[in-house]
Amino acid sequence: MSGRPLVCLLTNPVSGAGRGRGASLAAHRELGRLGVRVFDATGSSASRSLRRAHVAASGADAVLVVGGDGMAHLGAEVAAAHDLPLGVVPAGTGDDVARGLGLAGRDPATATRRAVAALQEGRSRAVDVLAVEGGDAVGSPEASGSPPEAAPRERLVLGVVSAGFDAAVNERANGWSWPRGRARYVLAVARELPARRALRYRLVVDGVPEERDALLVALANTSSFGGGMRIAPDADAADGRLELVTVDPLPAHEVARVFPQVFSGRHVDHPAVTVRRARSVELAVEPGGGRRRAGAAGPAPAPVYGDGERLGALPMTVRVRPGGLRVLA
Ligand SMILES: Nc1ncnc2c1ncn2[C@@H]1O[C@H](COP(=O)(O)OP(=O)(O)OP(=O)(O)O)[C@@H](O)[C@H]1O
Repeated sequence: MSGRPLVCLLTNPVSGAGRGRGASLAAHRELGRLGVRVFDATGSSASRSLRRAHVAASGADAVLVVGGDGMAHLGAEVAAAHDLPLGVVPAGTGDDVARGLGLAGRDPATATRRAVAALQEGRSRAVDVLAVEGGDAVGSPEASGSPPEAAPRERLVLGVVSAGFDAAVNERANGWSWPRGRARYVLAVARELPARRALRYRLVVDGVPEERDALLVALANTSSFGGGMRIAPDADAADGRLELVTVDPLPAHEVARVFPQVFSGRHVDHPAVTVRRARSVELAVEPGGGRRRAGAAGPAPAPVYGDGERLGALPMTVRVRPGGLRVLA
């Protein structure tokens, strides 16, 4: 690339329990030092940032995000919509997406420098993305950045889509302002454990229907979520397939015993855990299979999370889009 590149920058001051603010300053400094032109699209919320980013990206050469999985998620949507490469400066709590893409472990200045060098040298790596469609998968207007009537029918996930136990843990953890960081997730796991409940899922895996009771269903493009929980240890974001992980119903004491093994990925050896590869998965919960709300007539919707963000509720369809995004690496 000749001349000074123009980067659409999205930062998140609240990511990484506040680490994002310092990382954003470092990225800004480094971009200035390298003579990169910057359109900082950061707004006061994710949805405002997203709206501004769509405007900024139309004339940009790349999208660069500073933050955690939520920011990588936001950046992927903008980059894919404008056919731009995505750079990630990891500054989140978990940074599972960055780790899965081989971008973690760099300080913000180094990560920024690497992304700019890749852009200037025309180096980008194609990675798969999960296109999530259906149900109210459009997510909340806050999350999608669009008013409800204009909300996109599809979300792009770089990391893991999950329903069941992990989604319930996320719901619980997101309702708390304390503790911060990874401790919040771990505490939410402990709290959710006794309440865990298997749901009856209807799946269509690469066109083949099946029904199963499961504690958790995860569709993984990269290997981990929740800050290093290697739910699908062999997931590869460049193989054109997702890893479908299901966990059969288990008693609480057995979940508590197996759960720590997810950090090493050894949980996949447990007979209740099944891992297989697929290109598309339709996922729905059996009517009446969702949690019952106190005082409500019908079951509560079964929430679904992707890249640690609430995507909506089942049913939804997840398709691998091979090489659907270019990352600056
Ligand atoms: N400009 C902003 N102002 C306030 N909140 C934002 C902004 N941009 C994004 N957010 C929200 O902040 C939340 C956390 O973002 P992010 O995922 O980057 O950090 P994290 O949760 O600390 O990291 P990780 O997801 O890797 O654990 C997300 O839900 C995102 O929607």
